[in-house]
Amino acid sequence: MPLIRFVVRTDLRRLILMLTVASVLVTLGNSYFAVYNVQRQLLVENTLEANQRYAAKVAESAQMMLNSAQHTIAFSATLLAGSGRSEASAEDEVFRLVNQSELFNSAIVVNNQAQVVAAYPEGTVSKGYVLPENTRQSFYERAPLITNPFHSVSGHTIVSISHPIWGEHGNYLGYISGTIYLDENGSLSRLMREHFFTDHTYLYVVDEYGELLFHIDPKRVGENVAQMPLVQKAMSRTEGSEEGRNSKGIDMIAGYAPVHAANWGVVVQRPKEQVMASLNEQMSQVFWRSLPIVLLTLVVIWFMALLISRPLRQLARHAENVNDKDVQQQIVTVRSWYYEAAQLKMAVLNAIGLLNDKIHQLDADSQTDPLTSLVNRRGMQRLLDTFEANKQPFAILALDIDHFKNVNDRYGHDVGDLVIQHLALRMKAFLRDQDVACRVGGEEFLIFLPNTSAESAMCMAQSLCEHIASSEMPKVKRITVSIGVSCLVDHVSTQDMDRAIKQADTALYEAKNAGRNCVRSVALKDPLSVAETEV
Ligand SMILES: Nc1nc2c(ncn2[C@@H]2O[C@H](COP(=O)(O)OP(=O)(O)OP(=O)(O)O)[C@@H](O)[C@H]2O)c(=O)[nH]1
Repeated sequence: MPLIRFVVRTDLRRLILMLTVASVLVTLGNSYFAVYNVQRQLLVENTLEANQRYAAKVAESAQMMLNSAQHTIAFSATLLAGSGRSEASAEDEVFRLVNQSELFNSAIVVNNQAQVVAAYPEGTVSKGYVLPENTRQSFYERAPLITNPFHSVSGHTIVSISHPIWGEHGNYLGYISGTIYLDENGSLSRLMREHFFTDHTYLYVVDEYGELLFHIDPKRVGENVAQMPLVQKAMSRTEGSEEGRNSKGIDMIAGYAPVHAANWGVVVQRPKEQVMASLNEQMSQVFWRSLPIVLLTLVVIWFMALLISRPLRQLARHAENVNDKDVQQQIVTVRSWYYEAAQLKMAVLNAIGLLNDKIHQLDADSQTDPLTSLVNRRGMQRLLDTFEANKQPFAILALDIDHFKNVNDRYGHDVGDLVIQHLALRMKAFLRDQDVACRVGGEEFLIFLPNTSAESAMCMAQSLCEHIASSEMPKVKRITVSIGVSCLVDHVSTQDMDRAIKQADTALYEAKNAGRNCVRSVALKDPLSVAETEV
C-alpha cells in the first residue's frame, strides 16, 4: 500500500504534486477523449458520405450499362421487324448481339408462339425450343423489359433484357432478348468487380425483391436478404447512407443508391471495426508523439512543486525545533521567494522573538525578588554557578536590619515593606556595577563583590553600614544594619562557596552579638578568626 502511505503521510509538496498531476492527467485524458470522439464522428461521417457517393457512382455505371443493353436490344428488334422475320436475319442478329459487345452472355429470338427462332450460343436452348411457362415473362409482357433474376434452363442465374418485335401492321411477332449471367462471367459482375475496393469495403446489388444480383462471394448470388434493414433502404429507390448490421451481425457503415432502370439497389459498405482501427492507430500515434511533452510537463510540475513547497517545508521543520538555540538564524536563511512564504517567515520570526522575550522575562522574574527587584535565592544560585564555572574570586557581605521586628510592630507591615524597598535602593546606589545584592530572607541580604579582597570588602561593608545608618528612611527616619564579611580568594567550588556564605552568616551573628550596627569578618582560611570592626 505505498500509495495509501504516500497519501496519508502527505505534505504540501505531495498535495501540489498530486493535484497538478491529477489535473494534467484529467485534462490530457479529456483532450484525448474529445479528440477521439470528434475524429470518430468525422471518420464515420466521411465514410458514410464516401460510401454513398461510391454507391451512386456504381449505380450510375450499372444504369448506363443497362441503358446501353436496352438500346442495343431495341435496335436489334427494329432490325428484325424490318427484315420480315427471316430466320437467317435472326441468327445473324443473336450472333452479332453476343459478339459485338461483352454485354450479353447469350441472345435468343422468340416468335409469337413462344418458340425459339434463333439462339446464340446454342446449348440447352436451341432453335425450335418452346419456352416453358416460368420463363415467358418477356413473351407475355410485350414491352421492353429487364426481368427479375431467374434460373435459366441452362442452369445459370440470369437477367434477361428483352424488346418486343412488332410487324408492319402492329402485329406481335415475338421478341428478342439478351441475357446477362449473374455469375463471374457476366458483364454486371465484371462491372461491379472493377469497383471492388481493397480496404475491406465491398458492394452488393439487390433487385426490387431483395435478391442478391451481385456479391463478392459468388455463392451468395440469388440469396434473398430483403429482411435486412439496410437492404430495405436500398430497395426503396432512394439514395442515402447509414450505420447498420450485415447478415453476420457485423456493424457496417453503408451507402446505397438505386439503379432506376431495373429497380435495383447498390449497397457499398465497410466494417465499422475497420474504420475504427485506423482511428485507433491515429490515436496511438497522437499518444506516443505527445508522451515526451507530457513527461517533460510532469518533471517540470515535480520541480515546481519542490520549489513552491520548499520555503514552507523549511519553515515548518524549523518551527518543530523552535527550542534550538540557532533556530532564528536558520529561519533567516530560508529563501521565501513568494508573498505567503515571506509573510509566514516574518510571522514565525516575530513569534519566536516574542517567545524568547517572554521566556527571558519569565526567567528574569523567576530570579528577581518582587518587593525589591534584587536577585532572589534562585538568581543567587545561578550567580554562584557562574562564579564557580569561571573560578571567580569574590567577597560576601551578609546584611541584616537591626530590630526590624520593632519597625513592623510600631509602624505596621506596610511601612516595614517600604523600609526594605528603600534599603534595597540605597544598597544598589552604593554598590559598584559588578556587585550583586540578593534578598535571601525577610530582612536579610547577601552582597557578592567579585574580585574583591578581604580588606576592600571590609572597607566597603564599613562604608555601607555607615551609609545606611545615616540615610533617612520613610516613617522610621533611621535604621541600622549589621554586616558579616567573608572572602573566597581561590579554590572556588560549591563547598568553598557554601562555607564562605556560612562564614559571612557567622560573622553577621557576631556583629549582632556585638551590639548591632557594626561589621564583623571571618577569614575563609581560618573560620575562627573573626576580625572585629565596630562603627
Ligand atoms: N514588613 C516585613 N516584615 C518582614 C518581612 N520578612 C520578615 N519580616 C519581619 O522581620 C522580623 C524579623 O525579626 P527577627 O528575626 O526577630 O529579628 P529583628 O527583630 O530584626 O532583630 P535582630 O535581627 O536580632 O536585630 C519579623 O518580625 C518578621 O515578621 C517582610 O517581607 N516585610
